Amino acid sequence: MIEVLVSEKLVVRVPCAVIEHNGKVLAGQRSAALSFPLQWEFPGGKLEKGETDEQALFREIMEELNVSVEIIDKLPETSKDQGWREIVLVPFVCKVDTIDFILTEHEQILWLDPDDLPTLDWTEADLNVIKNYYDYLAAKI
Ligand SMILES: Nc1nc2c([nH]c(=O)n2[C@H]2C[C@H](O)[C@@H](COP(=O)(O)OP(=O)(O)OP(=O)(O)O)O2)c(=O)[nH]1
Repeated sequence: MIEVLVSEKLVVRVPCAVIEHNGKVLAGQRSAALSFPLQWEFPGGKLEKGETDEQALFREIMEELNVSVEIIDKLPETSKDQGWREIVLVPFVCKVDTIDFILTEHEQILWLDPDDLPTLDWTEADLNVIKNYYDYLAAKI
């Protein structure tokens, strides 16, 4: 008899925020001490047990930037296969009442014109998020 070992892949759901303010978009640089060191991302993080995507988003943004975000729209989910796990990014277009952030995790943040987003070194999964964000902006015109 031939045994086939089918290993289940860990699927990590990561809600993240494409934060818009005055026509610019927020990019966050990951800490040198974390995975994907010094690469750029949209703030957010992994879902905790029992949380919805939205609850995790609000918690993570409060933890990382010390602000509340308001969700405007949802972008398509994108995934990145890392072999041992799959990261599923769940991006939300968001706005904030204040940009007086307190950074607790990021090396730095930048506000960029949407057109300038590709100038940064994003994590691979984010390249699709940016593409989908462009489609979203184009559909709004
Ligand atoms: N928040 C966020 N995470 C992203 C993006 N793109 C991307 O690949 N990721 C990855 C990095 C992390 O592996 C995971 C988010 O988990 P996390 O924010 O809790 O970060 P972490 O360094 O503690 O996670 P880990 O890789 O050590 O498991 O998703 C993005 O745009 N935003």
